[in-house]
Amino acid sequence: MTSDLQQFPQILTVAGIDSSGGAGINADVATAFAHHVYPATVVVAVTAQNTYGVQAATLLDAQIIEQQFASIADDLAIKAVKTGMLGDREHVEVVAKALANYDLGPIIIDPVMVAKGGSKLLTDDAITAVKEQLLPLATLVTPNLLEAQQLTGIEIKTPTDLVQAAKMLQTLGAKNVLIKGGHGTGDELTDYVLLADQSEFTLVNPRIDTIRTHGTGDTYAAAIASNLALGHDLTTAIKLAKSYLYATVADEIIVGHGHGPLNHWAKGE
Ligand SMILES: Nc1ncnc2c1ncn2[C@@H]1O[C@H](COP(=O)(O)OP(=O)(O)OP(=O)(O)O)[C@@H](O)[C@H]1O
Ligand SMILES: Cc1ncc(COP(=O)(O)O)c(N)n1
Repeated sequence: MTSDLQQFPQILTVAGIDSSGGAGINADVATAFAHHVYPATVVVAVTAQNTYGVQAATLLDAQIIEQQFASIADDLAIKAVKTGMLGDREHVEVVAKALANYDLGPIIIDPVMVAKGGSKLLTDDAITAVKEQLLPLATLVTPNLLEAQQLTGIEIKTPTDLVQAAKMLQTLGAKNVLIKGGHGTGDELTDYVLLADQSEFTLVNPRIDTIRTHGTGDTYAAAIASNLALGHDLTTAIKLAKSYLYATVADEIIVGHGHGPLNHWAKGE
């Protein structure tokens, strides 16, 4: 038996595979490697997609998803877990049950609903399951503005609405909340963070003039999970993740013809 002290930092991503390599599990694995963290994966969905959009998606059977969790829990020493595309109500329920069953460290829920190209990655009837079964397990939930609106029913137009939505997400059970501002308007993008102790902070960055933002949400959450696995506290993990993400968008690479992937070889400040 290898002692826990000798284990290399490991995270688990529970999400969908992106055939074009830019989002989902592919982005999470690239992000973990860039952080010198080892990524394990529970595949929930396989997608046929490229930088133009999602052409097809298949959800795997519940049984093989449960078996992937069991195999990983039997052997690896996962220090943080993140979820991404879960597809539908049944799969949200299967994943919530597994997350409650195994000790995988802090749980980051990225409530992925719609891809950059507009395709739905979560059915409408799954939103209640996300609220009732996943949010109560969340160490951190990382919705974008549209997802925060869907989960809370609050239309976010002002900074006060944003704070209200974050508080509502805590009422629904998430301990800490990060509402991402990538879908905001204007030259500056603002992410809002409300921590469990009710302290708050914002992360503001200039909008980079690019369409190559495929996988930004996945990369952000995977970088936070990686930083937690490395031993950083949550605030530091979020701030380091944001600066990693910014570098991957700023130093663009050309892959595909639409919403291209991020540059995981980018060097930050
Ligand atoms: N053009 C951009 N320039 C700089 N930062 C960006 C840009 N687009 C997105 N980001 C950053 O990426 C992060 C994720 O933003 P967004 O709100 O788009 O999340 P998301 O919709 O979950 O992402 P995804 O669509 O990949 O799932 C935010 O911190 C946002 O500021
Ligand atoms: C398998 C999978 N997971 C998540 C996303 C969201 O990423 P984006 O909003 O950048 O398209 C995606 N497109 N595909």
